[in-house]
Amino acid sequence: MEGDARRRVAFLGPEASYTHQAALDAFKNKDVTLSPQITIADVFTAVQKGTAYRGVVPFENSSNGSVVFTLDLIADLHGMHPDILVCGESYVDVKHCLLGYIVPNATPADQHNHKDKPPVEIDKKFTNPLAVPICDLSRIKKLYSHPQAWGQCKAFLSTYLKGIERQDVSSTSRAAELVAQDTSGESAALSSFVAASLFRLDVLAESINDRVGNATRFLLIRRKNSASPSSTPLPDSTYTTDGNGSDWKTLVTFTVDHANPGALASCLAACGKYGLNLTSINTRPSGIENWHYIFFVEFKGRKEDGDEIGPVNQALKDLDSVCRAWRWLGSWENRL
Ligand SMILES: O=C(O)C(=O)C[C@]1(C(=O)O)C=C[C@@H](O)C=C1
Repeated sequence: MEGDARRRVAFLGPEASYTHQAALDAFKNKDVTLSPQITIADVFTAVQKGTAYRGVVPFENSSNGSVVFTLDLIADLHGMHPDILVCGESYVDVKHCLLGYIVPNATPADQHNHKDKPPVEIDKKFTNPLAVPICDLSRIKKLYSHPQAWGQCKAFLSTYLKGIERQDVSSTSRAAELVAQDTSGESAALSSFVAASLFRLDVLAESINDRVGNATRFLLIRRKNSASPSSTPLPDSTYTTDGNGSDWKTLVTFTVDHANPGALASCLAACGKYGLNLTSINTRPSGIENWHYIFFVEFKGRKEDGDEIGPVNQALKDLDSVCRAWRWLGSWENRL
C-alpha cells in the first residue's frame, strides 16, 4: 500500500451520509483522509485493492434490519473481496429529515395542509410522535433516498406523502445532492440534518423516523494481513485499543447441507458448547442453488491468533466438522 492509500479511509458518500458520520466518529483526531465512494461495493473494492486501508459500511438498522448489500458483499459469492475482514463497529443515531426547497409564497402547512382530513391514527408500533411538516408538501412529485431509509419512516410517508414516486439512490446524502439540483420544489429527499446544510436545502420536516432511538450500526473493514510495520504505524480507529479489551464480537459465515436435518442446529450448538453468546444471525441466498442459504452468525468472543486456544477457536474447530464450508470474517471490540 502506498502514499496516501496508507491513511485513506473509504466510506459510502458523498459527505453528510450517515456512513460519513460513522467514519468521522470512528477516526476522530486521527491522521486519516476520508475518501467518499459511490457505492458500498466501491468501499469493499477500495479496501480489497489497497487503495484505502480501512472502509466504513452500514450493516444494520435498529428498526429496519440488515443492510442486504453489505451482507452480500461480505458473503462474496463471486470472489471479488476474499481478503476483507471486519475490524470494528460504530453506532450512529439516525434522525431522518425531509429535505427540499420551500418555494416562496407556497401556502403554509397550518393554513392549507390536511385541514379537511380526518385526524391521523398512528399505529402503536411507531414510537416516535408523528413529525408535522413545516410547509405544504403538495408540490412534491418525487422522493429520493437510500432504500434502507423508506422502511424507517413508514408512518410519515404513508400519512403525508402516500403514493408519491420513490427513487432509490446510493445514499441519503446522494439523495440530498440530487434534490438540490431541482429548485422547482417538486423533489424531496429523506436525508440528514447535516446534509441540509451541506447541500443548502430546507428542512421540510424533522425527525420523521418511526421509532425514537433509531440507530444504525456500521462496520469498519480492513484487508487481511494489512498490518503496518511497527516503525510506521497506521492510524487505527479511535475505538481500537491495544487489544486487551475483554468484550469482543466475532462474525462467521457458513453453509450447511440442507438435506441433513439438524445441520444448522449442530452449527449453532458449536457456539453454545463454548459459552459464546449469539448477538445476531442473518441469512442470504448462497448462490449455490435455489433455496440454499449462507448463514451469518455473530457472537461474543474473540478468535485468538497463533497457537492460542480460546473458546472461539474451539467453536470454529467444531464448526468445521459440522458445516459444509465456513469463513471467519473478523473479531473486533464491542461498541454497544
Ligand atoms: O445513506 C446513507 O446515508 C448511509 O449511510 C446508508 C444507510 C444504510 O444503508 O443503512 C445508513 C443509515 C441509515 O440507516 C440509512 C442509510
